[in-house]
Amino acid sequence: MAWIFDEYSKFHGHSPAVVTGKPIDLGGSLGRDAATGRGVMYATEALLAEYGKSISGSTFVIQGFGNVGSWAAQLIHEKGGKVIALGDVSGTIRNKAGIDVPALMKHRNEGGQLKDFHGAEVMDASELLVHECDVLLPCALGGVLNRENAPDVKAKFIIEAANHPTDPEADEILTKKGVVVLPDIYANAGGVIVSYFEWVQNIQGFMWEEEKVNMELHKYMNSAFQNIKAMCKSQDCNLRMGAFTLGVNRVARATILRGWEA
Ligand SMILES: NC(=O)C1=CN([C@@H]2O[C@H](COP(=O)(O)OP(=O)(O)OC[C@H]3O[C@@H](n4cnc5c(N)ncnc54)[C@H](OP(=O)(O)O)[C@@H]3O)[C@@H](O)[C@H]2O)C=CC1
Ligand SMILES: O=C(O)CCC(=O)C(=O)O
Repeated sequence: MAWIFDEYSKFHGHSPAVVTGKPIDLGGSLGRDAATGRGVMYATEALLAEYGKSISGSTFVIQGFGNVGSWAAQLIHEKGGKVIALGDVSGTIRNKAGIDVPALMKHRNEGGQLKDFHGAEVMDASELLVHECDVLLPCALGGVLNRENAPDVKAKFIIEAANHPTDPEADEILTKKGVVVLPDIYANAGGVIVSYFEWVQNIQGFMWEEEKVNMELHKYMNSAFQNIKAMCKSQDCNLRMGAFTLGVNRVARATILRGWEA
């Protein structure tokens, strides 16, 4: 991103707003690194509150411990959530009493692999997505929930932190089972929201403090959830359909307002 910004600026003058995801020293936004995981945490909080539950006291299973998964795990742990199983390519681990996420981060940052972490036992990777838990967070790949494993999912809530982790067949199976799926289009939007904040800061020529970035992100995630919820209520549909309907309606409304007829 730094190179793209630099090349573009050579031809058009200093243009930091031309691309987002830049290093902080070149006009990137504070809070962008954690933004997707933080947005996932805010989305989870909003969804659970709807069901009279909270992160604290709930159990979580997380697939993927990269940017999204590791930030989501840390922030959920900070909020009192119990991460009971977690996996990446190097291994899959579990601890019924809750994994000490800061200790696991330290282990990983020192070059250790998940399977060698002393605070948990190694488990079979194929059991991760169907492990007993309140909330399942796929934070790795698309298509991991499919017709093969969806019937065995035990989570009550799935937060789609990765892009399209649930394929359409699995979506149908999970809905029939009563599993609540929070769609990726909303759940993992924290990254693109803070990229938007980066653009806003660049065109303002003013850098926000991280606290402001996080506070604005919280506001956006909460109000988006309320809007999706209202759409689901008025259309009697699930969260994925509610989120899509909201998005498509906004584009349609803007198109008509600009003078284009449907
Ligand atoms: N980063 C962002 O801002 C955003 C990301 N997303 C989506 O979130 C998902 C994750 O992105 P991000 O965290 O940035 O990516 P990273 O590359 O940082 O992390 C991916 C993680 O998934 C793990 N992984 C890969 N394959 C498997 C597998 N077969 N089983 C278990 N774990 C696996 C990787 O393990 P290992 O480290 O061992 O390779 C790694 O821990 C993607 O779908 C991405 O599109 C969506 C919105 C924004
Ligand atoms: O950084 C961004 O602007 C968006 C990132 C994102 O949505 C993704 O990686 O899927």
